[in-house]
This record gives sequence, structure tokens and C-alpha cells, in this order.
Amino acid sequence: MSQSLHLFSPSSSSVALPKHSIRFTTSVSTSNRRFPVPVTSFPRRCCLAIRASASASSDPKVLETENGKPEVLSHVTASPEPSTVSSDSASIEVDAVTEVELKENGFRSTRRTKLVCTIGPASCGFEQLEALAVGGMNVARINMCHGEREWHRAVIERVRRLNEEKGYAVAIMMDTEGSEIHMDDLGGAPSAKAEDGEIWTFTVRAFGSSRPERTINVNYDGFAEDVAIGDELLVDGGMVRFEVIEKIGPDVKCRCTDPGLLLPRANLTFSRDGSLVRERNAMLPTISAKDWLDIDFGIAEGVDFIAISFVKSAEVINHLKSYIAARSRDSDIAVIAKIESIDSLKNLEEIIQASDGAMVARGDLGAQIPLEQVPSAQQRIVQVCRQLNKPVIVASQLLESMIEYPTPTRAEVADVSEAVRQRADALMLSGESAMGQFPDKALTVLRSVSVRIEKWWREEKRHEAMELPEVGSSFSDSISEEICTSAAKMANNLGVDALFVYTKTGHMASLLSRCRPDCPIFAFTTTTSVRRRLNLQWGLIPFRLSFSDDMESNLNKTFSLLKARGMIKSGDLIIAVSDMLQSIQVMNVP
Ligand SMILES: Nc1ncnc2c1ncn2[C@@H]1O[C@H](COP(=O)(O)OP(=O)(O)O)[C@@H](O)[C@H]1O
Ligand SMILES: C=C(OP(=O)(O)O)C(=O)O
Ligand SMILES: [K+]
Ligand SMILES: [Mg+2]
Repeated sequence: MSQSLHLFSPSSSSVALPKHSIRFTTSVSTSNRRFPVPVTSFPRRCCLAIRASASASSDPKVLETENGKPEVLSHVTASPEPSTVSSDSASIEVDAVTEVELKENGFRSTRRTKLVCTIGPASCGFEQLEALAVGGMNVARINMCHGEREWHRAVIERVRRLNEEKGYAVAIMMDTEGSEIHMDDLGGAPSAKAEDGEIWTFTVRAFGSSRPERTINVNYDGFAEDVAIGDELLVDGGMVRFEVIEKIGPDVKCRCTDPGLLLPRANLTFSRDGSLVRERNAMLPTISAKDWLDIDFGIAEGVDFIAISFVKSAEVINHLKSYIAARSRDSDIAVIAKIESIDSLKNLEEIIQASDGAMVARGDLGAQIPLEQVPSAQQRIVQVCRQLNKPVIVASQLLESMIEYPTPTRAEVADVSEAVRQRADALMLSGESAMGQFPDKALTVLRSVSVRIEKWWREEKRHEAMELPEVGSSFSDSISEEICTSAAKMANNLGVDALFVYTKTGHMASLLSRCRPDCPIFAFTTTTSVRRRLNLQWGLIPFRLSFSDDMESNLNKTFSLLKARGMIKSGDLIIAVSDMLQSIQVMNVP
């Protein structure tokens, strides 16, 4: 057993590894209860038990797979493939794209940064969705600001069908519209051009088919009342600008001062004497009556995430979370706070603490704070999320030019790189995938830049020393955190191939992800919904697997299933943790 001690030494990763797998389990006896403790902090009375474990003995022939893409699973000959996803206790489910990636590139170079694609007219068809899934889309986002509910229902149905029939695990995120002021849909026109000096009318008056030229409907009844002559009207945070020159009843006449393209339902803000007019925002609810109906729709459809636009305080998040809990007992929908207003920045910590994740919604944020403050706000939001252990998405204009062009600008690539370097959990495409000409190409750019920057980061060994404060409130939470922190550190020092985590709720997986270790994290969870939700978190490769409280048998079962699928091989070094048995196990795949 003396060779096991080598495993504590960082240099041992290059040493020939022992034939038997080694397991470290530390436990301390307190009266007749056993409190497992992390290996890094041995109380004086603790005993260190090191023993060799038996090699996996389960028969690989019991393997069943979901119906994956033929070329992906062609090597699996052990059993016929069922036509639907199997929830059999002897099966393991991982999405088809990850499986290919693991086999082609090995563990180390799998992508850690997750990708979210907004679905719109350019990406809503079954084949288009499939192309995005193949390209690495982890989460499909639908924005209730646009389109009818029936359109969104059809998209959700297609994504679900794609998952079931083709073996993907794409999660669904639904964004609420929020009480923002925006233009109408331009009567169905894709865009309208506003030229310098032109006079346009913004109005709450409803027109049928006979809308006068250069007239835009506004969705907020109080619009004419709220604006004042001389105000500056910003479309999409300043992509196009107007000056208010006259008010005639419900009509507001404006002169274009910065020409540009008006897009359907573009957001409107106005500023007076150089600062944003915000009084009105305080009056409007974060979740409007229409949003509540959309939320009911999302709950009924079983979406995985609901992202709330223009969050102002933690209160609304708590309100929504208790509503969801009362409405959907079995499906736990995660609530994401979109940070896109001054108020959300003011109450950032408490909002993120209350939420299950956050989005740096730079589009509207850039209309609310000076543009030059957006990068530091992004960094702060990413950092707070990491500290509070919540996934964070960096969104908007990452590859804006790719709406029209097949290659990104160098500046866009640098922006994406910066978000990856900050180790955000996920990057998001908006118009690029919803209505652009090159959704797949844009996704490819996100994917390749992510993989390259992650690799660079690891090669440079620039482990950032971010202080990660304790997030849990109970003693048992503290144990889990200590275990994950230690396991991630050991994984880096020993150069292991993968971390394995067996987790029912996903919490232990998120604690490992938070440490941003060098190796990928295989997260085994029992339910499909938790598995889909883990899709948003950095470095996690979620698997669905039914497992017991017996870690030895769980490991054996996992090894044999993964080996049969060609996803791991004998000799790979792994570290396993679980939320059933509070221990860290270091072992070679038998
Ligand atoms: N469901 C949809 N139907 C039609 N167009 C959509 C849809 N979703 C998104 N889009 C288009 O993609 C653009 C970018 O999407 P997104 O960032 O979600 O919205 P916005 O820019 O309005 O905040 C939108 O401006 C809109 O033109
Ligand atoms: C992501 C954002 O929200 P939406 O696309 O709904 O405006 C944003 O404002 O950046
Ligand atoms: K919106
Ligand atoms: Mg927004």
C-alpha cells in the first residue's frame, strides 16, 4: 500500500500508477456517529483508511443506450439500441455531442464554457435546431418578447423531440418580456431605416393595416405623458437616436439625430439633460400581467430555466420562486436574474443570492449605464456569481457582426475571449442565432474560441487565486464545500483525467464547477431535469444514471458503462466525490 502515498505528491502524476485503484476515505468518530471530513483537514482523532478496491465487475453487456446518432454509437454492439431514451437502472445517458467530443478529443480538451442560443426565425426549424445541437448548443433560449405562445410551444416541442430521438440534452430557457418600453413589430417588416433629420411619429394610437409612413407604435400607454419636448429617445440603447420635438395627443413627433436600422420590438429608453429618465421604471412591475401568463406557460411546458428581465430587487425573485414551488412540485425550474438595469446593479448581491443564476444582459445594461462602465459591471457580476456559487451567462452582441457576415470582427473574438477568461459559465447568442444569416457559424466561433482560450489558460497555469467564501449555512454544507474544494485542488495537483461527482440535487456538482478545476467534471445525477439544468454550469458533463448509496457499486457500474461506450479506459485516473458518502476517492479506472 505504500505506493498509495505517492498520490499525495504533485510529482506523482508522472509516476507509473498502481495497478489497483486507491481509495482514500477519512472519517472521524464522535460517540457513535461518523462525520466524514475532507482529507486536507485531519482532526487529531481521525483515522486514514487506505484500501485497494476491487475492479469493476458488472457485465458491460447490460449496457443500454438512448437512440443516438448512428456514427456516434456505432461502436456499441453489446445490446440493440432502444428507440426511446431508456430510464432503465442499467443505463447511462449523456448527450450525443459530448460523447463524440470525449472520444475524439479526450477528457482534457472538452469545452468547459457552456453555450446558449436564442431561437428565432433563423433557427426554429427541426433541422436548424439539430444543427445547433450538433454545434454544441447546451441551452435553447426563447424570448417571450417576440412571437406568439404557439410559436414558442412548437420550438419547445422540437427541442424535446430532438433530445428524445437523437440523444441530445438541450435545456430550455424562457425569458420574460418584462415591463420595458418597446416598439411594435413594424407591421411584420424585418426592419425600417431611419435617416438623419427625418421626422418620425411614436404613438400609442392603434392602427389597423393602414399605418401611416414613419409611424411606430409604442407598447406603453403612458408614453406620450411621460416624455417631454427636448428629451432624447434611444432605440436599442442608442443604435438609433431621436429628439422629441412635439407632442400632439397620443402622438410624439421626433427628429432622427443618429440614423440607423429600427428592428421589430426594439427597446426604447429616454434621457433628459443627459441622464436616463428612470422614474417610470420604478412604477412598472418587474413581472407584468402578460409575464405571469408566460410564466404559467413555461411551467406547463416544463422549461428548465426562467430568466426574468429587468429585475430590480431580490423580492421579485423570491416571489417567483415560491410561485413556481407551489405550482410545480416535481419539476424544479431554475430562476435566472437578468442584470440589465441600474437597480439590479445596486442590489446585485441580494438579487444573485436569491436567484439560481444570473445573466449579464449587456444590451439593455448598456442603455442604462454609460457604455464604458459595462465591462467592469460584467466583471463584477461574473465574480459575485462565482462567489455565491450561481451560474452566470454573458450575453448580447458577442458576435453582433455575424448577424450579417460569416466571420466575426477581431474585436468580437477578443470580447468572447475575455468572457471565457473571466470563466463565466456560459456565453449567449441573441440575434446571431435568432435572426442572423449564420447561426451555425456564430456558434462554431463561440465553441472554438472557448476551447482555445480555456486551453491557453490551463497551459499558462494561471490558476487564479479567487477567494471563494463559504456559501452554505449548515455544518453538512461546510463539509461538502471543503470536500469539493479539496478534491478540485487534488485533481489539479495530481493531474487527474476527470472528477466524478454523484449528486441527486446537483449541488455537489456546482461546488466542484465553482472551483474551475483543470479537468472536466463528470456529474452523475438521477433525474433528467437536474441533468438538463447542470448543462448551464462551467465544466460539468452531466450524465443521467440511477445509483444507490453504495459508492463502490456506483463506481463499478459507472466504469463498466462508460468503458463499454468507449468514454473512459483502464488506467484513467479519477477522483470521485458524492453527496451520499462524504469522502474523496482517488483511483485508476480498473
Ligand atoms: N421568437 C422570435 N420571433 C421573431 N424574432 C425573434 C424571436 N426571437 C428573437 N427574435 C429576433 O432576434 C433579435 C434578438 O433577440 P433577443 O436578443 O432575444 O431580443 P431583443 O434584441 O429584442 O432583446 C430580436 O431583436 C428579434 O429581431
Ligand atoms: C439579453 C438581454 O435581454 P433581451 O435580449 O431580452 O433584451 C439584453 O438586454 O442584453
Ligand atoms: K426583452
Ligand atoms: Mg434586455
